[in-house]
Amino acid sequence: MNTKKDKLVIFDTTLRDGEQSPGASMTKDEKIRIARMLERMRVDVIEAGFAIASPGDFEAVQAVAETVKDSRVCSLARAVGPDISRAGEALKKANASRIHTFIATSPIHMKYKLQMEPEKVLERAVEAVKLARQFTDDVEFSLEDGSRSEPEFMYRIIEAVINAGAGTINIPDTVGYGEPGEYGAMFRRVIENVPNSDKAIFSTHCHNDLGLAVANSLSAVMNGVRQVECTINGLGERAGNASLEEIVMAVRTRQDLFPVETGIDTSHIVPTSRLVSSITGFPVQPNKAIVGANAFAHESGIHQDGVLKHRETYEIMRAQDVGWGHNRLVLGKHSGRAAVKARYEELGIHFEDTAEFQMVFERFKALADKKHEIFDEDLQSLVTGTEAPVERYRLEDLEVRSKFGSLPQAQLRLLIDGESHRVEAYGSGPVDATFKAIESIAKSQADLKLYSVNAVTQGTDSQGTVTVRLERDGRLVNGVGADTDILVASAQAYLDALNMLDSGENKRKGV
Ligand SMILES: CC(=O)SCCNC(=O)CCNC(=O)[C@H](O)C(C)(C)COP(=O)(O)OP(=O)(O)OC[C@H]1O[C@@H](n2cnc3c(N)ncnc32)[C@H](O)[C@@H]1OP(=O)(O)O
Ligand SMILES: CC(C)C(=O)C(=O)O
Repeated sequence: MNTKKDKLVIFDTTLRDGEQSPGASMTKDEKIRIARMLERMRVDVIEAGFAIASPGDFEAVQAVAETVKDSRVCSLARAVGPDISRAGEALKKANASRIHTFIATSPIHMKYKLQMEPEKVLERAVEAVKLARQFTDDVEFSLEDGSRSEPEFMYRIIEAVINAGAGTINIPDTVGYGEPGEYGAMFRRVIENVPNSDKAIFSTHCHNDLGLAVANSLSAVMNGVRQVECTINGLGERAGNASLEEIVMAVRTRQDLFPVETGIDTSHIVPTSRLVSSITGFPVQPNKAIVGANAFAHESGIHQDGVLKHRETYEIMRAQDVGWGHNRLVLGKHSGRAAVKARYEELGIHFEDTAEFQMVFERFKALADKKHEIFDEDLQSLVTGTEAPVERYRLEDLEVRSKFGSLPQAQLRLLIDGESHRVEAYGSGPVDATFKAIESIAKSQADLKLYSVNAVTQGTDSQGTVTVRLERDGRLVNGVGADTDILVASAQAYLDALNMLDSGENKRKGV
């Protein structure tokens, strides 16, 4: 059996189509940083921008072309002379360059947007490819809105641009309208009906308007396509593009299915995703495939038990292969004995017998009903005999005044051992003022070791989760608070930590 696979060219357009996401514009230096990571990842082609779009984008394409040595650098250009010349100019110093020129071929785009007859479009496409070939011998031609174009017209224009010197033919699903079976079949028919189709590599470029970008791209691959255009984290115009990490890992994981392989070093996927997210300010949703924080995290007992017995029961990839340190077993109310015991063993805590462990496990479940996630410190306190925290402190009311030029002031009403108290304090910031106000009455003598805020969902109305870590007499506790008001969440987290500290103390004193 012949197992030799075709090379699947990975064409990354994070810096061009990704940048077309509203709010994701990048500076030249940011583009260089991302391009370096893409090069390290061994992306074959980096589309660095649209050189004619602005002087800044021209400089960015130029700078990426001068920096990157191992990947081909590409600029987009409309099928017009000035765009192509500008792209050629920006790419002059590239080790390996490509000009990517395009024109729309669908009836709706030709009639309303371009306001051109199909014959004129065909003529412009051929002229554009010929001009681009004067700057580089690697020219890609895209039939914009290809998935909504008439097949017979596509066959004619593709044959003509290949004859004019285009080596890559991209048929994008520009508006994310395609369906996998239909889009894949379109490529099969194009390849069968264009007489010189063997002279070019066919390429896919899918948008995610119906959430089908990756499925459509992979269907195209199954039907003869050998280049996929994609972006890190699926960034891109509107709902985004097909995501690089999903395409690459699908092809790699389903080697039994796909007749292709990529040259990508997948261990750079997560660091690159993080970089793109931090530069664009677009967070990665926790449940995003491959790069989401939960992609290799298991919370439920049955899964955790399976993974502990044999990782492949619930994992089709290794976290390390995509750049995560390792997978994670998150302890919470859905966890079972296997995962809890395994974590205790990792912490060096062993149990005399099943009965002792069972007692701790019951405490664990009681605590897990009150907290989202159980940390190592919680596990430790459960074995030292600490019961689930007694709620000594409870937030009744919080008002924070913050005015430009003056110190923020926090006023709180706290229920302490069933009695209501009003407290207030100033602080260097609203959170500091809140914590100082609590401490003005709690006088815990605990040190604040960690304060962290995480948005659970996106947007300014998102639910925030705050973690507060306090230390007293060598004992660490993590308090957690969640609220759409980040100050309320902070106060709750602080009080949660105090409750845990005091529960432990009371237990030790035998209260
Ligand atoms: C599907 C895609 O992602 S395509 C890429 C989309 N990306 C971008 O548009 C980002 C960069 N774009 C820009 O900076 C600007 O749109 C520019 C510099 C390209 C053009 O700016 P302007 O000259 O002001 O034109 P404007 O954007 O208003 O309109 C686009 C023009 O290009 C024409 N056009 C659009 N695509 C093409 C094409 N592939 N080939 C030739 N002409 C085209 C349109 O018909 C329109 O022409 P008109 O002005 O004669 O009506
Ligand atoms: C220019 C082309 C490739 C494009 O971005 C699209 O059609 O979405």
